[in-house]
Amino acid sequence: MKIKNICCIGAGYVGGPTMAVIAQKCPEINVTVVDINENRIAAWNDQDVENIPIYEPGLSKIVEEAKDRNLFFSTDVDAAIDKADMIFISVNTPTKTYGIGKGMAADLKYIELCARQIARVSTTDKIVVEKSTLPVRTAEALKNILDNTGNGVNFQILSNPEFLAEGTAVDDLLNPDRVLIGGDIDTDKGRDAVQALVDVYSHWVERDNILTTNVWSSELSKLTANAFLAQRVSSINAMSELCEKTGADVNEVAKAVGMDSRIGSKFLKSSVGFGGSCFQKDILNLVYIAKSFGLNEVADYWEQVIIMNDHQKRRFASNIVKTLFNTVSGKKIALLGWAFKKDTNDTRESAAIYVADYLLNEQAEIVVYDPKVKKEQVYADLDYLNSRSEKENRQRVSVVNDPYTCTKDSHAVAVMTEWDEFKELDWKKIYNEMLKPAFLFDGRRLLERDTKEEIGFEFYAIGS
Ligand SMILES: NC(=O)C1=CN([C@@H]2O[C@H](COP(=O)(O)OP(=O)(O)OC[C@H]3O[C@@H](n4cnc5c(N)ncnc54)[C@H](O)[C@@H]3O)[C@@H](O)[C@H]2O)C=CC1
Ligand SMILES: O=C(O)[C@H]1O[C@H](OP(=O)(O)OP(=O)(O)OC[C@H]2O[C@@H](n3ccc(=O)[nH]c3=O)[C@H](O)[C@@H]2O)[C@H](O)[C@@H](O)[C@@H]1O
Repeated sequence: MKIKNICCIGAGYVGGPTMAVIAQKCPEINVTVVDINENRIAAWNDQDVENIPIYEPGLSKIVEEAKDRNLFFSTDVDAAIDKADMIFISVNTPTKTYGIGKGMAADLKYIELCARQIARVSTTDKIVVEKSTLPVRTAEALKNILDNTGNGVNFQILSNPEFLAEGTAVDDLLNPDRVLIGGDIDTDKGRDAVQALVDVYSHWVERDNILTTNVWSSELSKLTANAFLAQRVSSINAMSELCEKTGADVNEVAKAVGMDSRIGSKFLKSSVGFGGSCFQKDILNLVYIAKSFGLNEVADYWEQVIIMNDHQKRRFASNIVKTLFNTVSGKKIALLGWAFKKDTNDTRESAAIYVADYLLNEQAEIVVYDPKVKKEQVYADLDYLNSRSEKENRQRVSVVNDPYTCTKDSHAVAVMTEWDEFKELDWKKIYNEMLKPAFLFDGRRLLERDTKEEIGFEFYAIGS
């Protein structure tokens, strides 16, 4: 079957970029991205394409090309569902904050609401695609809801997890290592549905890079990929602590082990800890699933990746306190970067939030500069932790628009995000305007030690 109309529920970091690329590459398919968040949809529809709600290099150009041609953003979810032959569900699946599985399991309430809405509205057959990251066997629950509350139409369910990373979303979508499609390959209708989605991606992805599997393998592969990736970061971060004690340098160790082709060089960059909306959530979900099958050793193995990551964030913050003569009370600490990685305005689970919180608990004054993160977001992130009153967060944390205002008169500067522009700053000027001794903590291994020490900084970098 040929797909003519696609609907995507969820206009977030995945739904927005993914659908923009599908629309750009498949001009004959109408793509409508819907969301209940009116502000988000309004921002996608802003006349000035630079105001789209997600910052991703290259994205605004693609949106500009496809928008109002065959790419549409709307809050009319029912209408888009009704019209579509294929519906992607790309809503958030955060960690549960209540009830059974609190703090571990994925909260599937948004997914279930989508399924019920699709069932209620649909009057023609639909292919429903799980784009969100979901626990293995979620498709079974979706099918159950769709078949039992629907209008007798046929629903085929596919799993098509997304592997894009923020900051490189457009490139990842245009040149994916692989596209994974799980479907009911034992039935004709299931195979047809898989083929329909293969045909969409075949517009720009080599057929050999489009992998088809059964639904459960596809669902579990996504959790596995994120767990493996995060595990590499925790592994190198574990070594970074040992490097600091032994005189080894974690960059040299990473290079040496990464040149072994069985290990590979990517994703071995030591840091203040991984952030982002997914690694922690997906691993906790994996741990929960393993525990629910009684696989305690499997659960403990993966949980250690999170324990190590929490340790790394805490260790970085406590090292700042220790180095500043065991107290940061009343001292001004400048944080360069708040996003969880460079080239994104996303701050979810960013290490900077936890480091700031730790330092605030030690009564530090925090000043933040990030080229893409808005002031309100910084406060919202801190407020969410509930460590102190909202008023106090605003009294003790300031967010500024300029790196030199951020670092001026500070006791210490900490690089939290690896934004390229931080490498190019006038570090001599920063040094001159700081209190002495001028402490510089590099949580990203972004800066060169020699030049900074020459200027006069007391320089500390993760893993050396
Ligand atoms: N952020 C990322 O880089 C990646 C995320 N994922 C997965 O993709 C899924 C979505 O993630 P993000 O796009 O980051 O989330 P997001 O929070 O940016 O976007 C989700 C959107 O869904 C909307 N939504 C929720 N319920 C809705 C409903 N019933 N009807 C209409 N809209 C609804 C929300 O308003 C929100 O705008 C998650 O499962 C995540 O694990 C997968 C790969 C990469
Ligand atoms: O499911 C998801 O949400 C996505 O999660 C990650 O993508 P993302 O979180 O956007 O970004 P990453 O590049 O993976 O970085 C995650 C965190 O790890 C950190 N990191 C990454 C790599 C590294 O070597 N060292 C390191 O500290 C980053 O700074 C960042 O805080 C995966 O890379 C994507 O494949 C996946 O689709």
